[in-house]
Amino acid sequence: MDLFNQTELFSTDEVIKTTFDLPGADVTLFENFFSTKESNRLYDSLLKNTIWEQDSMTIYGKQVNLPRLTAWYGDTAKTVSYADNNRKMLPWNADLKCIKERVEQEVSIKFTRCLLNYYRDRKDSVDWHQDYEESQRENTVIGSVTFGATRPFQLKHATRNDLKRISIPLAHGSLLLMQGATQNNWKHKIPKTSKPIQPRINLTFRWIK
Ligand SMILES: O=C(O)CCC(=O)C(=O)O
Ligand SMILES: [Fe+2]
Repeated sequence: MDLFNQTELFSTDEVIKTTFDLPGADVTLFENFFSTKESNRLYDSLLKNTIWEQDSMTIYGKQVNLPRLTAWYGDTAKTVSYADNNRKMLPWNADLKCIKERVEQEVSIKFTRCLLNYYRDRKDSVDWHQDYEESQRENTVIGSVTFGATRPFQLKHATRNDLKRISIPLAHGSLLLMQGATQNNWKHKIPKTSKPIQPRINLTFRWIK
């Protein structure tokens, strides 16, 4: 796919690491964590080989489709409850294993599952939320990898409105690590965009027994 090649003219494949100074959060961005060449290959392969599902949720008594497609992969065939759906996790494939191992070189844990999100167009999004169940949020690690279009990843504090929101552009081949108490204290979202945008795939690697 050539969609994301245009940026190659302007960017190098040098990894750029940025740490964000947010109270009660530990958030680090690695731009170009995967090279443009690797990212193009992985985007194509994940798009084609992932078993994408359309999940739904109940809003005011009505069943509505989530504004994105999703897939769960992991160590075991455990059932995951997500929105109003129960899904059996699928076994890791070669691409996912390779991405997972690369991310694990930056953290002290081995991930046990991964949620993939496919944002097909500008109308696909994910609303404000915190990852993990409330009882599991202490000292968590989320490794978030993006392939495809750049979308802004917005963060706001869960209880303090004196703190500014921030927006981190997550580009093709980037890795965002959220650690420590980030999920306890901060919510995040990917908004819809007003302008047409190319598709985007995001993978969030998680650790749950
Ligand atoms: O697409 C993203 O960057 C974030 C996805 C997300 O927050 C989630 O799946 O929990
Ligand atoms: Fe999330």
